[in-house]
Amino acid sequence: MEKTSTDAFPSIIYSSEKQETVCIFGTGDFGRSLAFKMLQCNYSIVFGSRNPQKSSLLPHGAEIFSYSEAAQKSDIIIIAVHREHYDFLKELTEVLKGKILVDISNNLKINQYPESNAEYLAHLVPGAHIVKAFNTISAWALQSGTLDANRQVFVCGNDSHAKQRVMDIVRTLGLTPLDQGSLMAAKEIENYPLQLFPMWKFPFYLSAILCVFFFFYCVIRDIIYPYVNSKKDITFRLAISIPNRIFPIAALTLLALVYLPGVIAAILQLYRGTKYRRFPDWLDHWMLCRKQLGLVALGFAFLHVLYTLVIPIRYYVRWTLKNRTITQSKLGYLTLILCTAHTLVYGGKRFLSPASLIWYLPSAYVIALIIPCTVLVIKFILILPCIDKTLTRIRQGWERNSKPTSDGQYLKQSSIHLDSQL
Ligand SMILES: Cc1cc2nc3c(=O)[nH]c(=O)nc-3n(C[C@H](O)[C@H](O)[C@H](O)COP(=O)(O)OP(=O)(O)OC[C@H]3O[C@@H](n4cnc5c(N)ncnc54)[C@H](O)[C@@H]3O)c2cc1C
Ligand SMILES: NC(=O)C1=CN([C@@H]2O[C@H](COP(=O)(O)OP(=O)(O)OC[C@H]3O[C@@H](n4cnc5c(N)ncnc54)[C@H](OP(=O)(O)O)[C@@H]3O)[C@@H](O)[C@H]2O)C=CC1
Ligand code: HEM
Ligand SMILES: [Fe+3]
Repeated sequence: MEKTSTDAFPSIIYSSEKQETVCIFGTGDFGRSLAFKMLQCNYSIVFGSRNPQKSSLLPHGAEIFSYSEAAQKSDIIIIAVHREHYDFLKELTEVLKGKILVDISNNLKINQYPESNAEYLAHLVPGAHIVKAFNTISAWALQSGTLDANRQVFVCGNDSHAKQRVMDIVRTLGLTPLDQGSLMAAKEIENYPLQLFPMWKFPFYLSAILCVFFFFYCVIRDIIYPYVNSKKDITFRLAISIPNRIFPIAALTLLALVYLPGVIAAILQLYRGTKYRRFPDWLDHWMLCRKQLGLVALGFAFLHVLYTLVIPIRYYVRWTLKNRTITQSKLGYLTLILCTAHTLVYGGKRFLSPASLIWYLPSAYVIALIIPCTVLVIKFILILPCIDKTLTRIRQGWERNSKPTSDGQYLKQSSIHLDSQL
């Protein structure tokens, strides 16, 4: 049992091999954290520093030299210095010629400088190969080993050999490199860490809109209609019954919206036949805020469960027990399927029957099912072996146009078909 478990973690095997020597400029938080992590993976680390004698708290096993001495000891140099202090690199142009410089820097504001930090570095040290990487990883996460939630490292650069070497390091550290193309992508990559708040903005406004819409929808169906029709005053429903209708609907819709961009991404990749073309901005942005959408969905689901258990249990008690185990397990397609199924079962026979239409309005949950069912149907099509195979190849870097095959031709047609279905 123990023996097979190592096979599941190739990074453990990698790390038992002796790796190359890598130079890190700067002995600040990030430089030290990265060195710590790289030493664990058996790299040899040499630091370059302004004060090689004074530097303290260095991870055990790392050597330290002046900047120019350190640079001579490795052909990969990670620049863990703030952009504002890059000037000294100009004097090292001779030593740095032909070397790979990894720019990991971030700024404090979006579009703080006209050109990205990496392009600025390329301008300062024209003879070196610049690669942008690691900037979305925090020093804290590197050192504490809490990277599980965020294993992706965006990498870009003009020299493909240099980029490949950096991506190898990323992989050896147990992280996932995402090739974002040429150095022109650096600006966008540098903006990612600063978009933390904007990433919450979209889920926040979206849930507000959903809540308001379904609130009025339910008020019309459940309160105004009975009042107009039979003069029944059931405004008390505003307190629990209506919120407990809005919360699960918002949860289900948001949950579906977590998976919708992945499905759109897959269709786009199939259609284009490559993963090396940039997604439109809206999709990119949506991909990035999936985690936030998921958390908001979880919040609403939690409120729904809370409300359901707080009001007298006059509904299907069996559901309580059955679903509780589900919400605790992984928030994935399984949850989406189960929540959709739960809503379908709840709808039961009344689903779309003319009797449930009020002023031509179907029950709110029927509307809430549109997006989840669409996502599930497309997802189901995408995991059909013939389509999944091509998608997997595309995601592994295969390009349809560079190697046209009869298989590719077939897919071109079927993906156009899929696109029009959406
Ligand atoms: C912020 C951001 C920007 C992106 N920009 C672009 C872009 O500009 N252009 C572009 O083409 N792509 C882009 N991608 C897409 C990226 O290359 C992946 O293809 C995509 O993220 C995978 O979709 P997902 O995140 O929904 O995957 P998941 O939900 O992880 O996977 C969806 C399904 O695909 C399968 N799968 C995913 N990856 C692989 C793989 N490598 N091999 C085999 N099966 C796999 C999974 O098993 C799963 O069944 C971007 C991704 C992100 C997060
Ligand atoms: N901290 C983090 O979580 C993250 C940081 N980054 C990026 O990493 C880089 C380094 O950040 P961080 O380690 O936090 O910063 P620190 O301020 O902790 O360290 C910066 C280091 O740069 C070196 N340096 C070289 N020239 C100068 C100078 N003129 N003035 C001051 N310092 C100089 C110093 O090392 P020495 O004294 O040895 O010369 C110093 O320790 C930045 O570009 C940052 O954007 C990116 C992602 C996350
Ligand atoms: C412990 C977990 C859960 C329990 C006990 C539960 C129970 C219930 C009950 C009793 C109803 C009927 C409500 C009514 O008659 O007004 C209901 C409706 C619904 N539930 Fe859940 N549920 C759970 C989890 C979830 C989750 C995780 C989701 C989706 C994210 C979800 C989505 C829905 C939807 C969309 C409806 C229909 C709302 C309506 O139109 O009234 N439920 N649930
Ligand atoms: Fe967003």
